[in-house]
Amino acid sequence: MELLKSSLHQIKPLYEDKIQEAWQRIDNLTKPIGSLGTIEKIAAKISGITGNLVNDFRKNIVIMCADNGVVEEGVSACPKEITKIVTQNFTRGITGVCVFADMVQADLTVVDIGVDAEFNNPKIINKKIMWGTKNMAKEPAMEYKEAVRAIEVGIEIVDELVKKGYNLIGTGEMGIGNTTTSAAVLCALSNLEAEVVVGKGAGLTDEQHKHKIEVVKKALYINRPNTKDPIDVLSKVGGLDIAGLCGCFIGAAKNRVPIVIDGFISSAAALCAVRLNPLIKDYIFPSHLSAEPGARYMMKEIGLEPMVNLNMRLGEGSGCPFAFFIIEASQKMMRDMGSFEDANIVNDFLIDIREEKAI
Ligand SMILES: O=C(O)c1ccc[n+]([C@@H]2O[C@H](COP(=O)([O-])O)[C@@H](O)[C@H]2O)c1
Ligand SMILES: Cc1cc2nc[nH]c2cc1C
Repeated sequence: MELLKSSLHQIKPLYEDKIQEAWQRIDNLTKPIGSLGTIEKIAAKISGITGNLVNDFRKNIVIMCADNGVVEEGVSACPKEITKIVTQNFTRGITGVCVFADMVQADLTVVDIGVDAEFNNPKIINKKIMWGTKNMAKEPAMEYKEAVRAIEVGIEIVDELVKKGYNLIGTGEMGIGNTTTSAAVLCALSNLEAEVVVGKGAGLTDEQHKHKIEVVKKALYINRPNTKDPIDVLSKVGGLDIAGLCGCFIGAAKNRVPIVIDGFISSAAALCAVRLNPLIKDYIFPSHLSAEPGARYMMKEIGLEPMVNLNMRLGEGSGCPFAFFIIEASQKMMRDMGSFEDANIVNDFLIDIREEKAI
């Protein structure tokens, strides 16, 4: 609990003066004011996080892998063994996140935080807390102290990555059943009904989808999570993967490092982190809008907008490389675009436009 407490206390607001300085530079670049839209906002936010107007990023996607006891209720189209198989495949370079991460030179950190299988693979970091959670439709998924430990694993992983020189983090996960736990976490932390936020995950029939809604309702009913305490929510109706990623968001904010959300599950983790300390929101960049129906509500609860909508719903962190590309574009803009002082051809015209706008 000490690491979690001290980390939450160490988180500071963004550097407002650096944000102002960034906007001065952005508005002085050779373009109409605001014309690079979200790229400009990203650049300013990054400056507020790191304190630098221009940043070189070393990128890493943390993939938290864990099993979920609730799968025995028939809430997923996939057998739970897929968790183990895909976790192994992350180390073979063949999954979705592997190939996209390769495009932008991002490294992967694969963490076994609770898979119900043993790995003999040096590329999988063993931080196993339990061999999968318990079935939340019957009892709490885990104990409070196990949720705290899982969060601390995430903090430790990011602390280590920052020590190694990584300064842009992505979040991914693998865990059959984790769209059920994520939906339950969202319901508990909002006023939303299960009907609105439960989706078909990796793929369900309409009939199975209805059953999944009932399972989420039952889990919330029997566990009665304390909606004011995200750790209680995580322990009762969450998962080890979500808790571990929640720790990654805390760790990133503590270390003043930007961190990217992938899909529905990693946004559930981000929501828990933001509820633990609202300052964390300013360190987070959502990548895409997951096709899972609850994703848009998750974004609303966090209070952020995703950069793109690609109708993706793979998880794994597969959306993070696209956000990395856009974030790096914002740094390219800050580094390489000319300022009005440099651009003498259109100078007078653009300055006129800027002055008109100012009036
Ligand atoms: O992140 C998302 O938006 C997302 C949406 C649907 C499914 N997934 C992935 O699919 C798995 C969970 O699906 P399910 O149906 O078993 O809950 C898990 O391994 C996730 O990585 C991920
Ligand atoms: C193949 C497969 C890959 C995945 N990656 C994340 N969730 C997944 C679910 C399946 C079924």
